[in-house]
Amino acid sequence: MRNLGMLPAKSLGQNFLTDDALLQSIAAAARLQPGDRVLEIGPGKGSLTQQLLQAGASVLAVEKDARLVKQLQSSYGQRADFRVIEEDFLTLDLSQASQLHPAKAHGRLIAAGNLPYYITTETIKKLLPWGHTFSALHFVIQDDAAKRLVSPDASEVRAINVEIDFYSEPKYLFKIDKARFSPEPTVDGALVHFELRQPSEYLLTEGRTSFMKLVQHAYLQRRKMLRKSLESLYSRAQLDKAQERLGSKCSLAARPQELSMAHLVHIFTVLQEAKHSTFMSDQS
Ligand SMILES: C[S@@+](CC[C@H](N)C(=O)[O-])C[C@H]1O[C@@H](n2cnc3c(N)ncnc32)[C@H](O)[C@@H]1O
Repeated sequence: MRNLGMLPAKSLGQNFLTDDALLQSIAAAARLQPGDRVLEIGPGKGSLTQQLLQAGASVLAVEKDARLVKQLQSSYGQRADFRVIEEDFLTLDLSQASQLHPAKAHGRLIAAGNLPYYITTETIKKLLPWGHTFSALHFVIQDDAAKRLVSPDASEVRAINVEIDFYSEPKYLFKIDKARFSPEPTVDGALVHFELRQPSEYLLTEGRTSFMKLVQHAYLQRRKMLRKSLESLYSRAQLDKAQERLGSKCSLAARPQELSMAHLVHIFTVLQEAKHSTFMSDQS
């Protein structure tokens, strides 16, 4: 940006990567095949974009900073395999991602980018349920966030970790020293990869929004018994009914971190049945 007489915008998380060898390894780790499509979030000056294009992918880039959009247009705007739109990724309608993409080919669609740190969690949460459209997420994020999201210590597990494991197989690929960014941020970065599950692989075919709500409630009060945390979502009668049906392994007396994903899903299913049957008996 300095070469254009512009200062990086701190508020937009503008810490750029300039080392071609590093950018090449980031692109290579995505294992792109010619014909694959990338939705790049926060392309900045286009340094990662260049490597993605070189790997044979076509790129739809979403950039919030109008100054950078202009720069990207003049660098890559002539290419048939590149398109940039000026937009906040958080408000982008993902159902349009395929239509807006310069390539209508049928390769994999991957979301990638050196993410501005302030939208990391929201970006990942937004994309996780899109396994029907996206194959994988491939992001540079802050190193501490990468560890918390991909391999948290038992005491650090939060609702977002359950959501990540439900929708994807996460991997921490490698650390990126903060000195490799310009301007240098206060913390190191890391490359993470989330291979998204196809909807046919989900442990629940319906009710996923309600399941995630249950998980949120359970982890908001992670030291409390599940039964206590779920009192605002289910009536006492529904909780009693569900407890009767659950085996001792899946008791509502457990704390969320004591339960596997399969147990949580089982508890949710039994609770939904209890909700439905108390609703039906109220109607009759
Ligand atoms: C960490 S920089 C990465 C730039 C470039 N990819 C690189 O590696 O050098 C983050 C980029 O995201 C852009 N950005 C910030 N917030 C955004 C948002 N909500 N939606 C889209 N782009 C955003 C910034 O303007 C910046 O270009």
